[in-house]
Amino acid sequence: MSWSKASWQRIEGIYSEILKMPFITQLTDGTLPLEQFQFYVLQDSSYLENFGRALALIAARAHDVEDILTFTRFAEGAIVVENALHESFFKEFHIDKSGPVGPTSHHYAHFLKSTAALEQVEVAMAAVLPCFWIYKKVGDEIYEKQKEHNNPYQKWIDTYAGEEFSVLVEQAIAACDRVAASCTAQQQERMHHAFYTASQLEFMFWDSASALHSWPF
Ligand SMILES: Cc1ncc(CO)c(N)n1
Ligand SMILES: Cc1ncsc1CCO
Repeated sequence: MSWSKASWQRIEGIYSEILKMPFITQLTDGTLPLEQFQFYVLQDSSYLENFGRALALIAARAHDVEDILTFTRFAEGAIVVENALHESFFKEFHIDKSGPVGPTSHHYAHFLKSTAALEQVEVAMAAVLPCFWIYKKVGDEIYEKQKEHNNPYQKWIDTYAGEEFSVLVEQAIAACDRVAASCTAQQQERMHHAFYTASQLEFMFWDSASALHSWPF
């Protein structure tokens, strides 16, 4: 079995819990409270900037020149999506840019950046993979289940359910499988662990938006 298939099997439980989250079901039927979406977009703007930095670090540390190109494009894509949030969602949903970055977004960003800087590059590639793969699967799931035609969150759904994103996800999975093939069993296990941790953080990211989770002081 490929590294990616085995890794996805380990997070199957997390993924099925994600699909049941109120944030996701309400995004699907358009009933998500505006305040929660605003909170999410503000957190995601900070997340995407840091995700872009982590991807650029991985690009710089990649062994294979193809991977330098691939991860450089990913880094660019993350910043382009972040800019799009500012151009459209921030204006359309009246989001206050000066709002604080909450603890979950903060933690996820730092997990990705420290992994990208200090762990073996293959482990860093595995750590960023859930950001691609879970969003793709969730985007497709929401798109299929959707019945509401006037969903105020349609543009968000289209970002991740589209063909363009799908191509990038395939490349990210293929890169992980390729590098995993030259890793020892122990190194592959560390890749699985990073993939699992990032998947938990994906769950927590949505959960924190439902709860409008912020710092105590
Ligand atoms: C938290 C989070 N994870 C993944 C993505 C998609 O890359 C995103 N926009 N936000
Ligand atoms: C995973 C992901 N999220 C926003 S953009 C993107 C692909 C990187 O270009």
